[in-house]
This record gives sequence, structure tokens and C-alpha cells, in this order.
Amino acid sequence: MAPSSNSRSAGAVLTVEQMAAAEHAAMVSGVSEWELMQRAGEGAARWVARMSGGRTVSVLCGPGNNGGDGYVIADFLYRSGIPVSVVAPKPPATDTAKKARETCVAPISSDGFPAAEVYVDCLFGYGLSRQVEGAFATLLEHLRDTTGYKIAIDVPSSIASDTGENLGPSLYYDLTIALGAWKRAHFIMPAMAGMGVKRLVDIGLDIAEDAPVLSAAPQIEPPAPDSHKYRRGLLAVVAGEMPGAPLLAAEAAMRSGAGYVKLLSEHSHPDAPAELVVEGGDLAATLSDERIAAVLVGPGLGRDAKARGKLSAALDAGKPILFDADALHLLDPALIEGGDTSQLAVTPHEGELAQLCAAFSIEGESKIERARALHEKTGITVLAKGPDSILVGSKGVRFFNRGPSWLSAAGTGDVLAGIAASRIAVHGDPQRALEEAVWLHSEAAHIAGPAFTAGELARTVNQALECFL
Ligand SMILES: NC(=O)C1=CN([C@@H]2O[C@H](COP(=O)(O)OP(=O)(O)OC[C@H]3O[C@@H](n4cnc5c(N)ncnc54)[C@H](O)[C@@H]3O)[C@@H](O)[C@H]2O)[C@@H](O)CC1
Ligand SMILES: [K+]
Repeated sequence: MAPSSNSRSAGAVLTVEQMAAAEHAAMVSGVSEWELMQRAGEGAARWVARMSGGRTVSVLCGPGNNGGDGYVIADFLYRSGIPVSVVAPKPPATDTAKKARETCVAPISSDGFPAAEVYVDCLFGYGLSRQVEGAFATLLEHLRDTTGYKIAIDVPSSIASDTGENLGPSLYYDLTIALGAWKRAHFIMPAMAGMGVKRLVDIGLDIAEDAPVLSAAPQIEPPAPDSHKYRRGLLAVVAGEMPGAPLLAAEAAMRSGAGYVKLLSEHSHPDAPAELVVEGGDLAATLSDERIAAVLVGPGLGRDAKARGKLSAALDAGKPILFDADALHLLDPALIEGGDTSQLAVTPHEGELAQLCAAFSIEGESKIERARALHEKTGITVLAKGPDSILVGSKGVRFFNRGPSWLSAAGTGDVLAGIAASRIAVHGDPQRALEEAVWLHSEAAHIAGPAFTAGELARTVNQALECFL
């Protein structure tokens, strides 16, 4: 029953089409759908058994193979001595689910909603294709209103796997057990917020290595023993009209690994910390310093002709650049034409991503499609940030788990930009830097506790670094 050891499904985040193709490939290679369902059902049942701790379990089964998994789970639990029953408003519609029901020794009823302490939702998986109605909707409403421990198998039964769209009664689960591979909905808001803890059951699928994946925690290298401030990375933060945002970014950057952070500004900054070097003068001349390893431009920049001139000077310097905030409203095809875009990165939120897509004539139905199209058209590494961040670069697509919701505060985007730019200055790899930045930002928020300010968050990043050394 155990999947083969050369399974390559770990971390992949698939569409329904990719999932069906992976399962089809397994069947072509000689693994039957029944065998896959056994692996999925038994793997999920082991989690359910562990979480139920002897409490009564009710399994809700739908007509497709998600329901089939439900019968396998119920059968496994029953044979393990756990008190379990099944509710299935309709009989199975697939041969494999029929076989699972015929094999299941747990008691099965077609109506009612049994009182239980643990509920396992197997009404619909990635085959959900329309609004949930009738008896299935009634079951989900009961499930929503009960106080029991709720487990979704593969995906919550009213959530569309590719888009995260809600197609029925909306409810919160304590645990969601993905089967074979993650689906996009597992990392799309607001669907992700209703899934509770997420776990993945490997069923031995062989998945293309370039498939999008869930980001794994980075390993951050401490400075080499012979490091000095320039070798550790000199970051230039280009300031503009508003002083606060670049200062926040610089505060975070100083605590994210760069050996030296300079604020390039024509204003005086009496509030700047003593460790931050503030440098005026001609921007193009200053940026020509070959010791500068990376440039951050955008926070507090402004959006007028002068700001555009600064953007242009930064691009002419030919360094790795991170563009954020106002810079994302100024970037266009003419500005980047002829440059090496592989060393450029952007960190747009939803609105800024829409702005970039308009500027670069890009269409896409979802955030991932827009981010991917922007990267493919420009070569720029794109972190579409938010509670459901998606990173697209030359190494492919990375999804992330949700960070603390306390991050929804003014200035936290400037902190993220500072961290990411600092990491670029350290090693020069924009995709790796952005991935590290998402983790550091999120971990810093955990450390900072509730209701932190952006400044407090920026001053916590060095503590977050310690978690990844
Ligand atoms: N195909 C495979 O090889 C495997 C599939 N597995 C399971 O199979 C699931 C996918 O199975 P299916 O493709 O059969 O799909 P589902 O079980 O998700 O449900 C699809 C069935 O429900 C019907 N349906 C869709 N939306 C409906 C709605 N709103 N109201 C009423 N009926 C609706 C469809 O017509 C179809 O009969 C996965 O999520 C996973 O749980 C696992 O057993 C692993 C192996
Ligand atoms: K389900």
C-alpha cells in the first residue's frame, strides 16, 4: 500500500488538470485507481485516527472518488476499533468509489446527520464543478453549525480547487488533508484561512520537477569568516519625497544580513539611526560605486518626473534592483528595454500588480496567472505579495503559507522590501532573496507579537534570522 520511495510529489501545488494527468500517468505505469484510492484513504485515515483519539467519527461521503476515499477512511477506522459511521446522500457514481463502498464494513446511512465528535468531509474533492445544493448543502450547513472537530479530505467540499472560489456553505475546518499533491486553493485567500492545519498524504505520484511548489523554509548562511562590510553586501536605498518609508526599509535591511546600508537622499534625515549612512549628491554618480551590490527603489519615492528620473538612474547603474511601492507605478517597457532584467525584482500587492499588468499589456484571470505572465514577458522576478503571496522567477513558482494577520499594518510592505533588497545585496539571487524575505517577514511578525508597528517589525528581523541559520 505504501507509495514507492521515488515519488516526487513533495511540495507540488497542482491544478485539477495537472492532478488528473499525474494520476493518469500513475495508472499508465501500472498503479490502478483503486490502489491510489487505498493509499489516499489509508494515509488520510491514519491522520483521522490520530486526531480523533478514540472519539466518535462521522464520515460524509459524496458521489465521486472523494466519497470513495471516505469509504476507505471509514473502513480503516472501523477495523481499527474506532466508533465510526458514514452518511452518503447519493450512491457512488464511479466504479472505484462503488468498490470502496462495497468493501466498507462501517455502518452507512443515506440521510440524517449523526451526532459525532469528529467529522470527516468527503463530499467533493477536486471534481467539484458547480454550486453545492440540496442534501449536500444541508450536510455542509449542519457541519458548519456543529461544534465537532472538522476535517476536510483533499479540499473543503464547497471550495473550487483551482480558484479557491466558494461554491456552497462556507465553514471552518480544523484540519485539511491534501491527497497526492497540494491544490492551488490550499494557498489562495480567503479559502486558505478556512482550512485550519494542512497536511499532505503522499500517494506516490510522479510529478514534473518544474511544477509550482510550496516554499520550504530557507537555510540562511551566516557571513563567511573573512567577511567585511562590503563583502557582506552594500545596499543602496534610494529615497524620494516621503522620508518615512525608505527609513523603515533601511531599518529592516540593516537587520537582514547586508553588511552596509546607505540611504541615498537629497534631504536631511534627523530621525535616521546613527548606523545608517545618509548620502546626498548626484544619484547617478553615487550609484556608480562598484561596491554597491543592490539597490532598493520605490518606498516613499513619489510618482512625478523627478521620481522617474531616479528610477532611470538606478536602472542605468546596471545593478540588481528591487522595485516596490511608487516605483511599481512608474515602471514600463521603455524603462527596462535593453537591460538585464534577470537581476530585477518587484514586490507588488494586488493593486500594484494590476498597475504593472496594465503598463506591460498583460492579462490574467488570477493572481498567479498575472504574476507568471509578468515574469514571462519581462524576465523580472515577481513576488505578488499579500496574505497569499506567490513568487515567480527563473526557478519556477513558489506558494506560501499565510503569515500572521497582524502584518496587515501600514509600512509592513516597506519592511518586506528592505529585507528582500538586503538579501539580494548579500548573495545577488533575486528569487532566493524574495523567498527568504517572505519567511523572515512572517517570522519577525510572530516574534513581534500582536499589534506591532512597522518600525517594531523592522527591528525584529535580526531575531527572525536566527530561526533559519
Ligand atoms: N483519480 C484518482 O486517481 C484519485 C482520486 N482521489 C480522490 O478523488 C477526488 C476527485 O474525484 P472525482 O473526480 O470523482 O471528483 P469528486 O469526488 O470531487 O466529485 C465529483 C463528482 O461529484 C459531481 N459533482 C461535482 N460538483 C457537484 C455539485 N456541486 N453537486 C453535486 N454533484 C457534484 C460530479 O459530477 C462527480 O460525479 C480527489 O479530490 C480525491 O479525493 C484519491 O482517491 C486519489 C486517487
Ligand atoms: K472534501
